[in-house]
Amino acid sequence: MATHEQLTSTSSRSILDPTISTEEKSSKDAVPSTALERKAEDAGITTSKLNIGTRRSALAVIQAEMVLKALQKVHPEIEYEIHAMATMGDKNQTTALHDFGAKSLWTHELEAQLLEGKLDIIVHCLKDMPTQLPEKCIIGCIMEREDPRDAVVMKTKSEYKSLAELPAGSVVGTSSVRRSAQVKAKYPDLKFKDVRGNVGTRLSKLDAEDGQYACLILAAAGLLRLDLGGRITQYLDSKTPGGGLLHAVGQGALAIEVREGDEKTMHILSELADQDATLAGTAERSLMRMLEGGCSVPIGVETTWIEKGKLLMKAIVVSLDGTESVEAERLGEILNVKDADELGWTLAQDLVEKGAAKILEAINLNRPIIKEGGGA
Ligand SMILES: NCc1[nH]cc(CCC(=O)O)c1CC(=O)O
Repeated sequence: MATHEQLTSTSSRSILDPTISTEEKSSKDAVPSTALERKAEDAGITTSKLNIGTRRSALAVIQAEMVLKALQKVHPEIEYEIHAMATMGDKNQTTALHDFGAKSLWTHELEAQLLEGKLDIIVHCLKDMPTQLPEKCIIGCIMEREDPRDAVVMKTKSEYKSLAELPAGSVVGTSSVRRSAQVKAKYPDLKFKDVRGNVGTRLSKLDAEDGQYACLILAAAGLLRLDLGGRITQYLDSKTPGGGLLHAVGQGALAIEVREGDEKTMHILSELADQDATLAGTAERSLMRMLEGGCSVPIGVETTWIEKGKLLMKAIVVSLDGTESVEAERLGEILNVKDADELGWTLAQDLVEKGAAKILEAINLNRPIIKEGGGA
């Protein structure tokens, strides 16, 4: 099996890499187009290749490798190649991200390559996917979920472990309004400051000698996949003593995007799908779709399988300053995607009836905002 190094070096020579010359692109190493492969198949040549697209961050590449390994296990006869691309979102860490239109800036370039047939699948964090995908692009599968909770990472050598221990005025690093608004409501003495960049960049900002942050709040899943689980000092959820928070829609789950109608790839992906993660993810995205009205809103969720087929779903909508919030929960019998969709939709209705509309309206008037940093 290829090592991390080999995979990464292959991906750096991808035809998708805009920095390499045309000459190089047409060399024998160039990736054959899907159309060419089909011709090969028609001719009875059994080469079959699956091109995997991902963003270029360390976490994104590790995630693509996880998918590659899972695919290799079920289809060892297929050849796989990872193509890691810098997206608009990666290139614009500082500009006003909202000018590009919410989440799609992390996915647009990859989707263009998918539709052209240069990629067959794109590996995403479900959390970073817009609720409305571009035409002809669909989610092919949602894989087994990693821990969906948020986690606290203290500055190295800190004497503290939890948010409750931090002295008044300590600065918590997060660019997510969902996180800061929920935490602010429970720990009014803490301060919040934006922190941008990939997980690695954020951690180095945290640990810098002259750094201003006491801790960061990050998704546990990303840290665990990067083998940085050891840095987690506290997990946050609805049951955290002193007050935790509800995680982002889709957090912790990987989703694979495919071209609509690409039955061959869909068939391959069906073996990677996880039923529980698919249904919980569907319910969470249905709730978000109902509430966002085209805008990014701080919504937290928590979905727990109480027993097989019984999903408990909690949700919160918070005002930007954390002073107002509306919470609701529902237990649903969820046996299929339709049930999951309905649970999310109904819980969204509950939130609106409890007054979420007022918070959402204020946020819509206050546009633009960014929901999550997106910088996995
Ligand atoms: N905001 C970016 C992002 N998108 C997905 C993850 C984590 C991995 C996941 O949710 O699957 C992260 C990092 C973070 O929020 O700490």
